Amino acid sequence: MSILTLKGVSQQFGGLRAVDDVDLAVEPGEIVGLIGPNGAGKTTLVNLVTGVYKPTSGSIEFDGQRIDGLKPYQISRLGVARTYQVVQPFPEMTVLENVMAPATFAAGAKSVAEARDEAMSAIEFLGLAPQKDVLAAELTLAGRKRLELAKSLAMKPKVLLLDEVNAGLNPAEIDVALEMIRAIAARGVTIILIEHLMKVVMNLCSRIVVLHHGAKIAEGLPLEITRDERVIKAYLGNRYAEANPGGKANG
Ligand SMILES: Nc1ncnc2c1ncn2[C@@H]1O[C@H](COP(=O)(O)OP(=O)(O)OP(=O)(O)O)[C@@H](O)[C@H]1O
Repeated sequence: MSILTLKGVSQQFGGLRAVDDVDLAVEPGEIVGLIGPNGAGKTTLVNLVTGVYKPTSGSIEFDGQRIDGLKPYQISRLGVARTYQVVQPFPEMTVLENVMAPATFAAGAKSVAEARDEAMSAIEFLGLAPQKDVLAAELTLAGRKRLELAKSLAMKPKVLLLDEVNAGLNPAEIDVALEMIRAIAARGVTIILIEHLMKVVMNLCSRIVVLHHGAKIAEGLPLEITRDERVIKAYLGNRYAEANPGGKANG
């Protein structure tokens, strides 16, 4: 059974259909890439799954339960976590304190000691232990992105939506982030990855879904997607196809 199922999901903002009749089924343990041009509706889709918006139409099921219409805190307690495109730690709190907050509110730790243990386990898993007492404001961008991952892991998610966790990182930092995402998936967490860097998408994802003007225009294996004429036209462009002959249109 799919862990996450969207059926005919649309989101209208005034005259704009930001998400347009999207069907999507995500299987447990998958890493699914969600790609598309700026404004395609990727973040809005994440906001729909996490309860920031109630879809204008359609249904969303998580783990066999209808979740559209639930509040974000209810959805996160069920096991859906996310990271934000613009990371937003509490700057005057330490790394540990920042991670203890979601361990308490989303994962439902019953005591400060339990929240601390949960938070430390996420911090250690992501290699942030040496910085646990550092103020979030003092972290580099790569450190803040890692903190964002630790916060989402402390929620003990079954499904994790990663919104551009690699944006702004240098190539070495991206390689580290890739390994972390792989390690999170290896723990059995299902991942939906919004990402503009095709290197990351091609490396990590078993399946890719492409949005354009809110609608799903393609879905398939990474290599199939890079060969898809509609995807090349809407997003990848001929430059990508030419630089990656394996993914070139018409072979
Ligand atoms: N709360 C909102 N009210 C009105 N319009 C919105 C709102 N949120 C998003 N939009 C619009 O919906 C469309 C989809 O935006 P969205 O942020 O989901 O795209 P995206 O694919 O995540 O883009 P990017 O890659 O730039 O992050 C855009 O035209 C955006 O301006």
